[in-house]
Amino acid sequence: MLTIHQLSKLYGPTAVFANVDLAVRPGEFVAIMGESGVGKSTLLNCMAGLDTWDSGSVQVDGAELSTMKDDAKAALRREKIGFVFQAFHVLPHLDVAQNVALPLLLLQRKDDARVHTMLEALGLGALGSRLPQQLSGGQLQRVAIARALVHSPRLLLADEPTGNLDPSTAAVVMQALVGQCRQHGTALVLVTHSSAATAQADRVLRLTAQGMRSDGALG
Ligand SMILES: Nc1ncnc2c1ncn2[C@@H]1O[C@H](COP(=O)(O)OP(=O)(O)OP(=O)(O)O)[C@@H](O)[C@H]1O
Repeated sequence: MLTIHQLSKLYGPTAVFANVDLAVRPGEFVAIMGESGVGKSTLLNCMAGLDTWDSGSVQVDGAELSTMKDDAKAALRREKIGFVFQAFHVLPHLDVAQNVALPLLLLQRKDDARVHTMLEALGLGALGSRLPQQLSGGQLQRVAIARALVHSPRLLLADEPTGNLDPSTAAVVMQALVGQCRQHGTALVLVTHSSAATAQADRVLRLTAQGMRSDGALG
């Protein structure tokens, strides 16, 4: 589903990371940990073709990102990738249902029934017409998860999705995130500092300046 080979990224003369190898199978849940500043968010952006790199390759569902033009990468992202960020990034002037519907509209696949199904699946059924400012942090992140998965992407990239949440809300949100990915066969790459968030991962990896290493195989 996602294959990264010998990926290296520099800022000026300084390597952020080097020689990163990673292969994520369809439906697999891989958690990536690592010290602050080691390049986890940068690596996630490379996986989505949102950032550039200096050597190595990134393939998403067989497509090599380094040789693709920007509009082709944007189309691949819209079709095959979902994102969840620490800061939610829910659009403030759209209600909950409209936020969740957005990826389908961008794909010209308007589908109210699908939006309804996702809202119900994430416990947001009664909140569809609320504006984001009327929601709690945990509810906002569940909106972001519903939006990230509404178009059934093959790959979900999540950057510290529980970083702004208290531990019990974080557990509920992680349960929703992992449950939905498992149910839909979506591969999940999760960047996190939280060992609680990695508990259900198939593999936990650690990004270091020298590359990626296993942090203990869990299955
Ligand atoms: N535009 C830039 N120019 C120079 N250095 C940058 C730039 N953007 C990011 N960096 C550096 O790249 C490194 C990787 O940043 P990144 O945010 O990917 O790390 P991270 O592992 O996700 O950190 P954290 O866990 O704190 O979120 C950091 O040391 C950062 O200072």
